Formats: sequence, structure tokens, C-alpha cells
Amino acid sequence: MQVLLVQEETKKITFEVLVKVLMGVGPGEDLEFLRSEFEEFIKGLICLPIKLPGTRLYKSLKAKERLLKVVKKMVEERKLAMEEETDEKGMAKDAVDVLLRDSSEEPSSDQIKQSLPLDFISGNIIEMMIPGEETVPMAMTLAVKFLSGCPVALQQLMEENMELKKQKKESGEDYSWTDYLSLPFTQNVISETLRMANIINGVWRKALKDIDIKGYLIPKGWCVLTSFISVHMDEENYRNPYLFEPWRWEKIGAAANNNSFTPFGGGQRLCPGLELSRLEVSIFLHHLVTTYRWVAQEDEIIYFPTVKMKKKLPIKVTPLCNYQ
Ligand code: HEM
Repeated sequence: MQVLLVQEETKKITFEVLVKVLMGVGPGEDLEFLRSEFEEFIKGLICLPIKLPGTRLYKSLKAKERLLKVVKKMVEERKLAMEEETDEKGMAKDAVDVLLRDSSEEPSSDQIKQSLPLDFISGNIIEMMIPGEETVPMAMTLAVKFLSGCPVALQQLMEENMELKKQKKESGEDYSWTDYLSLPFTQNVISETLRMANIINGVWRKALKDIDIKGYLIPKGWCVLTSFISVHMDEENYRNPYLFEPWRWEKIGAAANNNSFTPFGGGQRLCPGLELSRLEVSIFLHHLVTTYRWVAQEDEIIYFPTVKMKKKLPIKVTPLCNYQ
């Protein structure tokens, strides 16, 4: 039986997906460089704002400089390759592709096209890594944590996923992009995990003018914290809010994104990684419950400054074939 730290393992998986989706980088030296520099950079996201050699902020900014240099080189190479390409372009392969095409396509007669500078594209790619890097692995980790404490839900999740695996085996079909949507209980487990996990526990907004909300005046220039955690754990919205109850979503609807369920925010700034995140967690859970059994060791969720497991959630894992 092997002991794994779920928080570490899921980070490895999701980082690979992230750099593939953003810049098409697969396993190898580039990936390892990006991983180590990004880890160094992100350590300084919440730290004392003192920029002197040796301080956390200084090291973090230096790592960001190195990261930018490498990403910019990759973007330049991709731009050159794109210019040499004569074939018709198919579907965009990754985010770099989307941003480069956007800046290279000819504008229509009534459009004034502004091409995106390569520095802007590289900076954007790194900015997009930040929200995706910790959130998805935490959603996976907390799903394992909550399921470990709720054997009935785990059993139902396993049965649903085993059924899909069996169907695929019998029909000889490959898994398809939309298969995860055919797993309603799995989607309910993910919604319930996101509700209780509050990985992003709220967002900040600044009032650009005096505004009245339900009789409360928010003066121009004031900052407002919209607390998702207060909404997700409010008894008026969710009965027994501290209980992990995936079945509640059978009534609410798995994909609900109303004002009482906003793990991905809402409005203009709704998270663009919403579908990718749900897909990644679904695939992770599918493989986990159809291939392994696990026993979770004691651990505790820490909510400040960001959501984490105190001991990174150690679990003892056994391949399912050992049970058969
Ligand atoms: C479980 C996983 C995730 C959660 C809970 C989450 C949550 C959020 C939330 C609450 C916001 C809104 C912030 C605001 O309104 O100020 C947001 C924005 C954003 N997220 Fe995610 N996110 C997740 C995964 C991802 C992934 C995988 C990516 C990228 C691949 C991503 C990229 C972004 C970006 C770029 C924004 C900024 C959007 C904007 O400001 O217009 N997120 N996310």
C-alpha cells in the first residue's frame, strides 16, 4: 500500500494540463522549467511587500522575469511557425494559438484591427496560470477529503463511473469530450465540493460611483467584498450547510450558477476556466474511483490565507485489481 499526498499529486497533474491548454507544452525539460519557476513566482503572491535581494517578493519577481523570458521565446517561435504555415488553419490548439490568430488575422473593412504585442500575449499567459494553478488541485483534493468522510456518496460515485467504464469497454469506444456530462451524480459531487470548499472565498469590487443596494449606500471609491462563503454556508440557501450532501443538487440542478452558488464568480468576470475545471475534476474522479481504493489519514482544512490541507491530505492507495 502506497501513501500519497493528494494535494501534491493533483498539483502535478493539473499543472501539466494547464501548460498544455495555455501554450501546448507537453512533458519534458520546458515543462519542468516552467513548473519550478512558476512555483517560485507564486510563493510571493501573498507576502510582505519588501523588494530587497533575498526577500520573498524579490525572489518571486526574479522568477517571474525568467518565466516571462521563456514564455516570450515560445510565443515568438510559434508566431514564426504560424507565418510560415500555408495550410488552412484548423481549430486553435491552445491559448497562445487563439491570441496569436487574433493578432494576425486581417481586419474586415469596417474594423480597425489592433494586433496584440507579443509581450502582452506572454504576460497574459502567465496571468492565466495564476488562477488555474491552485484552484483545480484543491477542488480535487477536497473532493477526496469529503468523499472519504461519506462512504455512501463514494459508493454511488463509484457505481456511476464503473458503469461508464463498462459501457466503454463493451462498445470499444473511446472516451469523448462530453462524457463527463453524462455522469449526473459525479457532477453533483463536484458542485457540493465547490460549495463547501470555497476555494475562492469571495471577490473584491470598487464602487465607481455612489450606489444603493437594497437601501445600503456604497459611496464612490469604497471597496466591497462579496463573500461567497457566507452565501454557500447560509442555512437559508442550503439546509445543513456544513454537511456534505451531493444529493441536494438533484433538486437544485448540477450546473446551477445562480446568486446562491457562485464558486466561479459571475457576471462579466465569470471564470473562463469553469468548464475546464469541472472536466478535469470529473476525469480525475473517474480514474480514481474506477482504478483505486483509498484510506485517508487524519487531516484538517485550513481556510486562511488560501484553502489548503494542513498535511496535504495523505491517503493510502491500493489498485482495485488487488481486490479482485
Ligand atoms: C475550481 C477551479 C476554479 C475556481 C473555483 C475559480 C474561481 C474563479 C473566480 C471566483 C473568479 C472570479 C474573480 C473575480 O470576479 O474577481 C475567477 C476568474 C478567473 N479565472 Fe478561475 N477558477 C478556477 C479555475 C480556473 C482555471 C483552470 C483557469 C485557467 C485555465 C482560470 C482562469 C481564470 C481567469 C483568467 C479569471 C479572470 C477572469 C476575468 O477577470 O475576467 N480559473 N475564477
